[in-house]
Amino acid sequence: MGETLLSGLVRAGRRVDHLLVGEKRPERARELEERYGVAVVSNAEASRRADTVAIVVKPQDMGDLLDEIAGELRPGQLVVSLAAGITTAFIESRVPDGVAVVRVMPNTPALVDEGMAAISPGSHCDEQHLAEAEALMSSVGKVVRVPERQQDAVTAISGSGPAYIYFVVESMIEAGVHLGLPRATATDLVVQTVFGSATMLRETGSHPVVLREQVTSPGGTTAAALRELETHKVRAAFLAAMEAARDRSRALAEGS
Ligand SMILES: NC(=O)C1=CN([C@@H]2O[C@H](COP(=O)(O)OP(=O)(O)OC[C@H]3O[C@@H](n4cnc5c(N)ncnc54)[C@H](O)[C@@H]3O)[C@@H](O)[C@H]2O)C=CC1
Ligand SMILES: O=C(O)[C@@H]1CCC=N1
Repeated sequence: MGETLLSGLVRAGRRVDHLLVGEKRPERARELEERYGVAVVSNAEASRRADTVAIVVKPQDMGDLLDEIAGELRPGQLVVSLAAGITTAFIESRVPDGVAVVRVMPNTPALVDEGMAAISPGSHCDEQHLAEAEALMSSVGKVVRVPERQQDAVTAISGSGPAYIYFVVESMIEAGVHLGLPRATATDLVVQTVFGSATMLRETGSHPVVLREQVTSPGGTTAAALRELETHKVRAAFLAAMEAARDRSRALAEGS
């Protein structure tokens, strides 16, 4: 996710000499330096020199990282966390008083500038800090502001969301193969169908139920398929899956 954000910032025209990267694995650091021409420095140096510090490590690594950089941070500086589950209160309790913290939940389509990010301010954030975090994430897609109490649900819906869509795509391709289509043909059909359907949702602004009804002829093929999806409780499965993701996001905050 860190590289996705870095590549988006570069594509959006941010000067590479205005960016600093901290990465603990040397081979990965070299790869990022070669690919983007960006300077990879210690976490301490990056935190000392930057106005905005974006943290993109696993939630379980967050405590150690904050212990490492806390001494370098100063009041007024902005820390933007992209880690699932980690609250602004957790970060604020480990950095000097007055450091502004913004919690972000991004997603991987940011890699093609079609990301969806939700941002929430911590307790020392002013409008300028929030606008800076918004500008950072707008370089790779759409941004909404949400109250922090909604972030675990956001994580379950749009943070993890791309994986559910890929799972559906994978299942439809497999079904196409079972029905006798060549895999390449099935893949083309499914990918374009998902792309076209998403574009219709965005461009018409119509409710998905309305768009679904337009496809569903009385006594036709779609109705036959949808009845099977209901029989197999696919809607209930989606609800249970996203509740599990929301609960996992909450648990990450407790360090598990
Ligand atoms: N992958 C996804 O779809 C999304 C991930 N996120 C969040 O982004 C964060 C990162 O996730 P991924 O990119 O999937 O993980 P990742 O494991 O691919 O990347 C983390 C990177 O941080 C480096 N790292 C770890 N500890 C470090 C330290 N102390 N100093 C410097 N570098 C360090 C690792 O070497 C690695 O390159 C997580 O908190 C996750 O919750 C949020 C939304 C979506
Ligand atoms: O699976 C995860 O924990 C991360 C957060 C959202 C998407 N990937």
